Amino acid sequence: MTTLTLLFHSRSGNTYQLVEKAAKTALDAGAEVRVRKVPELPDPMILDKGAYAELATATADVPDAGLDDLLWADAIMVGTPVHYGLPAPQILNFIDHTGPVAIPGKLMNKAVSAFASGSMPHAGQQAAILALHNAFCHWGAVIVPNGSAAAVLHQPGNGAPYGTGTISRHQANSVTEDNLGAIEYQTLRTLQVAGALGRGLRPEPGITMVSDERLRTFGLDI
Ligand SMILES: Cc1cc2nc3c(=O)[nH]c(=O)nc-3n(C[C@H](O)[C@H](O)[C@H](O)COP(=O)(O)O)c2cc1C
Repeated sequence: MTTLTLLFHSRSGNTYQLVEKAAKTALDAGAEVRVRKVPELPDPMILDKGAYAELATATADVPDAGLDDLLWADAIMVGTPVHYGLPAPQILNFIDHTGPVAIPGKLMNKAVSAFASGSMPHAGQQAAILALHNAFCHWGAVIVPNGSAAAVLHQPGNGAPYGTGTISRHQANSVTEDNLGAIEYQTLRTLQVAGALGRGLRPEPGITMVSDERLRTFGLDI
């Protein structure tokens, strides 16, 4: 069974709506799923205090993310609001603390994918996703983008090949059906690649495989 960790930060619910759809999609597909929020930072900049409080109540039972949630997963999907064209600082703070698992190579070959919610069109969703891809390169993980082939990506609210992005126009919980279709596709594709990596990394006749022993000669603890 493929394991998926959904890691997110959200303050007015849009990113969390994508997470909920991804979780349902993955469970329906037979995956095992952990939904995890990254820890909050002191003195967060909150625009919509009502929505923030509502989401805090709705996600009170969602555990905080830990490094074990990354180790456990075959696939990791990261969702973030856009902050000045970047991922939210809560997400970046969590990534900053992944050194103990990233540096020894324990996140290598995991299938990883990113999605984002911003308030306006062309205002940084793709930049935030690509910024997360930078970190995924440091993890040695395998980035799964959406590409542009699926019909759902050609719906009016979609289109980015990098990952699902929503336009909230500062409205809480305002994710469209188009965007829910895109995250559904993104989740299935991430699980597909994670499954292929799990199968493909096992030695099979006729396929040239690089053994863990050979990679350990580079000082990796895998
Ligand atoms: C500090 C801060 C900076 C933001 N910067 C951007 C931005 O650069 N581009 C954008 O489209 N939205 C920006 N926003 C708006 C949020 O990204 C947007 O409301 C998003 O839908 C929130 O997602 P959430 O509902 O999951 O919290 C910013 C919000 C805050 C609080």
